[in-house]
Amino acid sequence: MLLLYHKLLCHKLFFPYALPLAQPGSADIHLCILNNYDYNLLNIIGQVRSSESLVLCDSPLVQKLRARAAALLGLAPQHAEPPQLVRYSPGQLYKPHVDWGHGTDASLFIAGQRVATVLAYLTDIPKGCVGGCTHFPHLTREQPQGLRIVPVRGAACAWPNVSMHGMPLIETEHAAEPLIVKPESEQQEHQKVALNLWVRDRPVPWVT
Ligand SMILES: O=C(O)CCC(=O)C(=O)O
Ligand SMILES: [Fe+2]
Repeated sequence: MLLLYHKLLCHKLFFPYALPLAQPGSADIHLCILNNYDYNLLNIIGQVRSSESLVLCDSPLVQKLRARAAALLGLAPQHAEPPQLVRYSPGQLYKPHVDWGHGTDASLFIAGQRVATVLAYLTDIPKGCVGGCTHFPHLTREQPQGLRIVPVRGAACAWPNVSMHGMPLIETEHAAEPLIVKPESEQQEHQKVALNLWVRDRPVPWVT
């Protein structure tokens, strides 16, 4: 499996557009919602994730993001789902999971599998925090604890979720480790924000 991590990937492709979504201070995401975006706030506390997420409504910005994610795979913009912002406050996490859809997922019949994930980091790990990495426990070739990607503002990683033959890849299982504030931290705001762009096998007909 090829996991692509590039500091400039996001910089060149996404960052100039996505940056306003992660302005520090004043409840940035909610500001976006109020100003421009409809939202879908999920917070399945104590289950798989405790982070907040929201799917961005269609807009010229969203169209650019989708087009650029799909273009990474040589596909038309409609193959990218509407982007999903994820936000973690201290203690929040996303337990190990895969991004590909299971057999019961009705969206598979509509747009096919999520063939690839592009995950763009819109913040660094906040000052005064540890944790918050994206952890791939099965990518263990050299490191027994798997592979950890440290979020860097402006960086992105991308990986396939299925094989060339469309078979789900279990080794893509990954988690967002909890963001932990160091006791000595004097910082007030601690947030990790990232943007998921999932690219589908077929065009995505739904809009948000
Ligand atoms: O925030 C991360 O590091 C990973 C997010 C993720 O895996 C997801 O939202 O599906
Ligand atoms: Fe994920």
